[in-house]
Amino acid sequence: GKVGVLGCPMYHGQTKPGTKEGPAALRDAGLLEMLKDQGLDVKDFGDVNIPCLEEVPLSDLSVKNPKNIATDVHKVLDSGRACLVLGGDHSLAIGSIYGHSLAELDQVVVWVDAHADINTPLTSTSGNIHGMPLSFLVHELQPYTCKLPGFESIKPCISAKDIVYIGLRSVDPGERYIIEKFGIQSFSISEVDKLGIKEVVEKAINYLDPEGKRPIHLSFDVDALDPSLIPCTGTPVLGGLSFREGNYICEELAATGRLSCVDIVEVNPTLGNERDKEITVNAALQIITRCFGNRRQG
Ligand SMILES: N[C@](CCCC[B-](O)(O)O)(CCN1CCC(O)CC1)C(=O)O
Ligand SMILES: [Mn+2]
Ligand SMILES: [Mn+2]
Ligand SMILES: [Mn+2]
Repeated sequence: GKVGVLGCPMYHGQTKPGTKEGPAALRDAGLLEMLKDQGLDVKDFGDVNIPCLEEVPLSDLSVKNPKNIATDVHKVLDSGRACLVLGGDHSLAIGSIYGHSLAELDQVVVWVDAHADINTPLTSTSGNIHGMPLSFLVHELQPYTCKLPGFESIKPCISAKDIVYIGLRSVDPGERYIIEKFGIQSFSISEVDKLGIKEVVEKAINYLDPEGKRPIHLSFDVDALDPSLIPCTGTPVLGGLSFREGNYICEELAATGRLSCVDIVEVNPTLGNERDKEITVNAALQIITRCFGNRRQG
């Protein structure tokens, strides 16, 4: 398979700037070599240009970031490669999912996360954009939200029925209301406990794409995994997916042959000591290799 790797050192979506070190930490740990060693044709597209806060007034901030990200993701996909986006905080998904829609109109989204990330600027209690990305993208939400200055270039491009959550365990009241109102399919950690990961993944894929022909966008927030596996992330929540569950999800999505774009977000190497960083980066690298065909069975 052919993979294009895009670094996206985004940190403006939340208050801990260390997520801008995420792409470098994953590359420095040998990500590209690992992917080549499993037989992939890998091309590194470098990092998206994320202007630092001081350079641009807040209002321009987002118009540059999601647009740059969307443009770059579109370019990778149009080159005939699957796109691997290395975060950076989860606000980058505004650009990656929009960019995916420019290359493929009928994508479905698997959102693996402890959080729903679907607050609108009006329902958010933190004001952090990494808690809002889906609200900029979902058609049905537009009458209920407001456009932030600079987000004009991002158009909603997915329907509520094209999203499935796996791993939820920290959902705000406004998000719960939105999920219920628009009937967004979600498998929280309770469902993972109840059904087991095999049935969750089966149901998720069959719900999104029963005919098995639509391109899949996996937006994988590493905080979906248990904090013991990912000590270096900004919003940890106890009782997360096991390492085996995380690997299983990615193996099964890869096995569809339709995994078109993968975001790996919220790695913040500056949170924790050297050992914590090693644990976090190694777990993230393993998850990434499963997205592109490397299976535990060999
Ligand atoms: N829902 C949160 C967390 C978003 C996490 C984003 B990520 O990309 O990492 O998934 C949390 C809101 N938070 C809930 C508990 C309150 O005590 C404080 C505010 C928010 O800030 O909107
Ligand atoms: Mn195109
Ligand atoms: Mn999260
Ligand atoms: Mn997230």
